[in-house]
Amino acid sequence: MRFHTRKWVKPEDLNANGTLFGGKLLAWIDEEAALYSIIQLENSKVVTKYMSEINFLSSARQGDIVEIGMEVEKFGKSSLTLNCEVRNKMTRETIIKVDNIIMVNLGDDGKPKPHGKTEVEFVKDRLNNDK
Ligand SMILES: CCCCCCCCCCCCCCCC(=O)SCCNC(=O)CCNC(=O)[C@H](O)C(C)(C)COP(=O)(O)OP(=O)(O)OC[C@H]1O[C@@H](n2cnc3c(N)ncnc32)[C@H](O)[C@@H]1OP(=O)(O)O
Repeated sequence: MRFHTRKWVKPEDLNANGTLFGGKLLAWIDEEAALYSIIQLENSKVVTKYMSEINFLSSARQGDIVEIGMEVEKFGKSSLTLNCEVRNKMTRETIIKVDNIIMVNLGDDGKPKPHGKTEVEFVKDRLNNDK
């Protein structure tokens, strides 16, 4: 799994308990999943269809740095299934794991559209192929 994104836990990210608000973390995960999918599928029209069970294993406090990892579980026809893990860089603990985030590639009509992708692509390889 690749951990592309780091977030710094700020006062506005906390719940009344003084720890990272779960809804904030889910928003970060959703955005990361969308950006990952947009880049992989080369289409900016991608939506979140489904997220599996969510299990908060540990938390983070103000000033902690968390990192968000994504990996592809499966390329479908119009869908992309991702797995996500978020870790606390300070405590080295896993905060949350989400297996099966289903993202769907859409056409201009807003309906599922086949993306034609079957494997993870890296930007550097795309650039080399363009030469
Ligand atoms: C490069 C420059 C970029 C610039 C730009 C940047 C913009 C960067 C901004 C970030 C952007 C943020 C974006 C955040 C992401 C949202 O927050 S998106 C908002 C929340 N999501 C929604 O509103 C989606 C609402 N749902 C829908 O519109 C419809 O359900 C959908 C998604 C079009 C799907 O319609 P449907 O009739 O269910 O479609 P259906 O053909 O049955 O299924 C499609 C695929 O999903 C699968 N599927 C459907 N349901 C399930 C399920 N429950 N479980 C598993 N798989 C399922 C199907 O198996 C199928 O897969 P394939 O076999 O084709 O691979």
